[in-house]
Amino acid sequence: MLNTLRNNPLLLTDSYNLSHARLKCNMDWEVSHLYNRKEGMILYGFRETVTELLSIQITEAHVVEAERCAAMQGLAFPSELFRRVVSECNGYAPIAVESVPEGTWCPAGTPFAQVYNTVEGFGELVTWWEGMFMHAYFPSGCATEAFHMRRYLEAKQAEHGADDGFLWRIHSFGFRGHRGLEDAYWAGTAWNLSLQGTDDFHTTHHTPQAVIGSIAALAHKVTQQYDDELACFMHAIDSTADAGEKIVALVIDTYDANRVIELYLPELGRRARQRGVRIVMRPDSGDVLEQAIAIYRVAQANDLLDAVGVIIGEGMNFEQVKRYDARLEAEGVPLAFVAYGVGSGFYNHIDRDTYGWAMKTAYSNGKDRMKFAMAAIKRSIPGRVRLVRVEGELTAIAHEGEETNGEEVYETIYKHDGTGKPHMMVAGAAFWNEVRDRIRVQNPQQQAIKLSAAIERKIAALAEQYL
Ligand SMILES: O=P(O)(O)OC[C@H]1O[C@H](OP(=O)(O)OP(=O)(O)O)[C@H](O)[C@@H]1O
Repeated sequence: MLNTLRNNPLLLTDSYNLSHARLKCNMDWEVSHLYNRKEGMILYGFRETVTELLSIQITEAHVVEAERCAAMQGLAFPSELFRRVVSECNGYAPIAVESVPEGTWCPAGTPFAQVYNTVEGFGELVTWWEGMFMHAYFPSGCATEAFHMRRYLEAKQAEHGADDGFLWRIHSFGFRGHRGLEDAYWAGTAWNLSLQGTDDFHTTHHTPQAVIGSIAALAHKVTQQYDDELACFMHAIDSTADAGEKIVALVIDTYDANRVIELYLPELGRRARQRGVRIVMRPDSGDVLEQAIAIYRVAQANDLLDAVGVIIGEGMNFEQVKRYDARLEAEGVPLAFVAYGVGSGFYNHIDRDTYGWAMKTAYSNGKDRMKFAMAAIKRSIPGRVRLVRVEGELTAIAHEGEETNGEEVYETIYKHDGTGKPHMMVAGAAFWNEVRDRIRVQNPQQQAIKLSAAIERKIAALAEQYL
């Protein structure tokens, strides 16, 4: 059940891994890389995913349960391997996990994490939790989407000479569309890394230093209580002023949005101004963009632009934001007049393929190894690497024998040498602040990872041997 999801870390793997200890011819030492093969991205959520999992101490009871579960599938569990983790390694996986600091822009093809075993004979543990590590594609995808949205807002803000209020134009309506709370946690905290307006209330708990906010807003369930819709809107303005708040959103499509725009808006705008409140009209069905433009025209004609705005929250995603903005610009509607509520359009298109996540072996059975595949995008990098930044560009170089004065990029987020407790870099609110600050200074210009001459030579030699 849900409250036992992490009870036994040995079960958090694909069933085929149960056979690999026996199918392999050597488990002495292994190195694997995790890549975003398709497109550049911001890494986020990997450290927490890894350390939450690997901080669980493996016990004999875990092994016994895993044996029983394997039998249910007609498989044998590699008990000896894990009994050695319990008896020789104090129950912690003897591996190391290195990754780029979260919040870093990773060009396509970056081995953004590298995993290797630290005690001989435990090579199979390097990839045991591959599936779990992969789950960080979702927070990373969300952080990347939010990063691009922030950059778009900043570019438009500069183009229009707008003040910082412009950065609140995109607001998260995403909470209700999630498949579960873990997704809501990742998407919500990723949103807060780059964006400010959000109705994901629970994220206040996880990102206490975030610059985020929301506003009072009508829902249909509120307007439906009133026999007179106009009276509801008037009450919303008055009660917002009485509460000492300055802004309230009015959903306008409970009955007839056109009636609200044409008949009620002038009176509402005047009351709002009188009470020191700004009303944000929320079209929510029909041609919401046309309604937004009509609201602007009515507000302009009645000299109410200081007291009225719009938020569109129906069917939004980043692409729709850009399309709507282009139309508003063509219509002469200032972009600051219209905000957007982006719901599941923020994250629904993000899957493991969006940025091309995969984990591939780089060293095993005593040699550098490489996957060539039938498609260039699926090629991996042979050998353990170091990631360095050379003249601003992220570059993979061979771990041994390559001189560099580039800045080293990997940090070791988990390492256990077999005795005592593992070294771990914790994730948490302070770490989230660091990630947010790092994202602010990322430049997404580098499209693809650079490989050093030594790595290119290894690839050429392996091609000679295997192709
Ligand atoms: O972008 P989304 O993930 O769809 O979320 C945003 C939508 O959610 C709410 O309405 P809801 O869909 O609950 O009801 P409605 O269809 O009656 O507007 C809100 O009024 C937005 O329209």
